[in-house]
Amino acid sequence: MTYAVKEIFLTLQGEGVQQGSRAVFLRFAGCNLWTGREEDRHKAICQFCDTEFVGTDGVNGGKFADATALAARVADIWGEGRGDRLVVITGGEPLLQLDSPLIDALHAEGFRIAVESNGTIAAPEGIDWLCISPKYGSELVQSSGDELKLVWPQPFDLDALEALDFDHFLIQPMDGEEVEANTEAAIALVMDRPNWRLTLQAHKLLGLA
Ligand SMILES: C[S@@+](CC[C@H](N)C(=O)[O-])C[C@H]1O[C@@H](n2cnc3c(N)ncnc32)[C@H](O)[C@@H]1O
Ligand SMILES: Nc1nc2[nH]cc(C(=O)O)c2c(=O)[nH]1
Ligand code: SF4
Ligand SMILES: [Mg+2]
Repeated sequence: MTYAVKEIFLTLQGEGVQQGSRAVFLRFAGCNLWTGREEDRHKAICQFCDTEFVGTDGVNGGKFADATALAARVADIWGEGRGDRLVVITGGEPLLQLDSPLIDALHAEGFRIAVESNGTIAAPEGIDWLCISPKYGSELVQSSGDELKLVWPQPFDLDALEALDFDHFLIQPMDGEEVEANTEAAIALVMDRPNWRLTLQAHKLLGLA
């Protein structure tokens, strides 16, 4: 199949348990919870998105004709001889496009595959690290994975989320005008509920992509 890619870039994973790891970010275009147009934000299911994911005009973006070509481009951006390869597939919503041919092609290039998803679409087999970030008002279809990363505040029942099949439960303050208050609230939450850990968006603090 053809893949619509917004951008591909090399940086450090800024979020979650793998924060600080060198990674190629593969950002797919398009999402099922928001059109990505500012004029639609107020009526979107997910209204706090911090990302541009419309179109294929970003750095290394474009339409890729097949999985082999896309995986080769990701490998190129990682570079030769630099140890364990990690790709973080995000978006937009990456599970609208990630399929087993692309998983196989990235594995064939020697990558561990991490995915950032909103959990509304069942994940295909073969993902090495699955991060699910539920969005209130959407249906959580993928209720297992490696880390559940909850953007805070959202009116979720935390006991119900904690009962799901994840190895790590993370709280990430919602960026935007209220980020300071949201960070305070996230700290208070973790002080109250030690099963959860705070994760900050380190790339924003560091000025990385
Ligand atoms: C842009 S999303 C793309 C992946 C997928 N659509 C999702 O929502 O998980 C990447 C990550 O950023 C988080 N995120 C989006 N907007 C945010 C914001 N304003 N503050 C903090 N995290 C945010 C999402 O919850 C998700 O964990
Ligand atoms: N450095 C960096 N780390 C990230 N972790 C998750 C991101 C995302 O947008 O999915 C992201 C991102 O955009 N940049
Ligand atoms: S689900 Fe993810 S990509 Fe889609 S609008 Fe929300 S945060 Fe952005
Ligand atoms: Mg981001």
